[in-house]
Amino acid sequence: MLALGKLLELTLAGREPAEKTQLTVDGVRMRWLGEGALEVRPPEARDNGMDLLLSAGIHGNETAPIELLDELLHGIAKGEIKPRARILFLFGNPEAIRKGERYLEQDVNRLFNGRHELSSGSEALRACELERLATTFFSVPGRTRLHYDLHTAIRGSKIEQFALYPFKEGRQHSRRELARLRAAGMEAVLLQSKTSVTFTAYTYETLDAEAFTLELGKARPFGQNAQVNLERLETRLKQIIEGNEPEEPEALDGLQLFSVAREIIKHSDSFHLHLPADIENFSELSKGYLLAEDLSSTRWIVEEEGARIIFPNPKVKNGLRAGILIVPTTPDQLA
Ligand SMILES: O=C(O)CCC(=O)N[C@@H](CCC(=O)O)C(=O)O
Ligand SMILES: [Zn+2]
Repeated sequence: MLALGKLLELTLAGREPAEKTQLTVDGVRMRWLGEGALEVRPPEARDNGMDLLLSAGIHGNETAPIELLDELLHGIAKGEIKPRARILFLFGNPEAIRKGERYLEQDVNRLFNGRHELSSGSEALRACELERLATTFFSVPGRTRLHYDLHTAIRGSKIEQFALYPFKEGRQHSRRELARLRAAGMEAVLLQSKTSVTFTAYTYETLDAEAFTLELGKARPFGQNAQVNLERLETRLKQIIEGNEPEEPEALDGLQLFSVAREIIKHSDSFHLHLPADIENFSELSKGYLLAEDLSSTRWIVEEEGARIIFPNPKVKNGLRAGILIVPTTPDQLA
């Protein structure tokens, strides 16, 4: 296998490759762009106009998605996967991946859409670098832009694999992309209703890509991901890469849709979340339930019918999201 196929090994060792560009037997060009960043370019005659950004390890302890990207890259470097798409592989937070931590000082996934400019430290610099790499990658006009940012969650989930679809004023969510996610094994999609500071919010809002955060099960250390079944996602990603996705009706086929009712923001150290420590994502909360309390008698009481909680985390820094209250929705606003 070509040395550049070992991007993960290079990243874990904090090494720079001797050769920055290599060609596979099929004339696919692999180019190392910096730490944890590699571009794959098919020969011009095979290029189908798709620009695909695949990122993982924005949170360093979320290893199953990193292993999946590593496997895809090996397949390309060995000539077993024959890309027709141009691809950018990114490992988001190399230092945190090496340490097996979600982040070191700051959550990189709260520093996009310019937030890094208001901050300092290695993670702010990394967010800036990731924005630059994504901007350059998605700068060619007339091509299809697709970004999947792969994650695993801190806790177990009643719905194991799901996507979060960013929001931009005046832009409609795409039914075709939802059908593609369903085919990739996603069981639910959360349709966001306000702008955000995550990596996919940046590529969706600023770079005009279709972009999704994919949650793929529970976070575990490297080599302990046997319970995370990524077969359907892997198959679909290979098809997108090779440009041979089956033509499918745009059926959503049981895909559950949710919208955000409210984001729970932790304002102070007095924030208290009234949920069991082992509560699973998508757990239902009944109307009237006192979900959280904070400074100045702030109380978060569930008012919505059918409300569920995802990503509850009272340990986030003050000012950040400590959970999302979601409600079921219907697909009537899709493009
Ligand atoms: O399990 C958790 O509490 C967090 C899992 C995670 O990292 N989720 C992403 C979602 C990003 C988005 O809102 O699109 C995150 O919190 O960064
Ligand atoms: Zn994550």
